[in-house]
Amino acid sequence: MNEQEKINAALKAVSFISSGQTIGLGTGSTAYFAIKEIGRMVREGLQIRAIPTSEATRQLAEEWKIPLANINDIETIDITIDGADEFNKKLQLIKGGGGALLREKIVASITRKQVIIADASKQVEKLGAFKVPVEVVPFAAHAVARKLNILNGVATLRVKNGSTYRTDQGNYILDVSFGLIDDPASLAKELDHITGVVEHGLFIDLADYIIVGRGDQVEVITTGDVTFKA
Ligand SMILES: O=C(CO)[C@H](O)[C@H](O)COP(=O)(O)O
Repeated sequence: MNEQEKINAALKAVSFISSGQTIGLGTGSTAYFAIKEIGRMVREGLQIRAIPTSEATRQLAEEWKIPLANINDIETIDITIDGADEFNKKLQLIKGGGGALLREKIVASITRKQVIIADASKQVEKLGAFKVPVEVVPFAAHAVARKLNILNGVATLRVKNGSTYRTDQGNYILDVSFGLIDDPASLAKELDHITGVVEHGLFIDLADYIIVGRGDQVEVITTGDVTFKA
């Protein structure tokens, strides 16, 4: 994990932003650097409105005096800049290490240009060394864990500071080891169909760009046919 790589990726991503846009603000230590830079640009006159993907990011954006909008008042987001816990060459991601996967996926789903920023350590050949975060309704936690077991997933209830971790929506997170995942898209579909799962951290067909800090370089990975989503 390299802080300078995160900063370089964040600064490159922020260069995509221009006045008049609606911007999704990601969550985590890499997104932090983008938010800080956006705050600086706002102070210098950039006119945007932003949608935070977590309460932590909302707080940060408020500290930097970045104007915020209510997601229920907008149709689409122009650009979202967010981090990832793992990504592969197909731009498939595991997210949710910071617990914000639900809002992050909602924001990504209405974003025209989803830009993921990461240091080089996040790139993997196959996803799955990082456990897949699965947000569950507390009532369903045990039932979902059993269903995940049938899919060869070993679920651990996330605990923070000695207590069961609660997301911004008051849900629990199961961190699930599936081993290395051969087909993330199929697994994502299976997870989509488990009753009691609110959302999961496999992000498939959502990222348009991944900007990777590699040493003092930045590399931009795309699917090759990046178009603006409607
Ligand atoms: O998905 C996330 C939060 O839910 C983050 O984007 C992910 O955990 C990466 O965080 P960091 O940039 O701190 O490594």
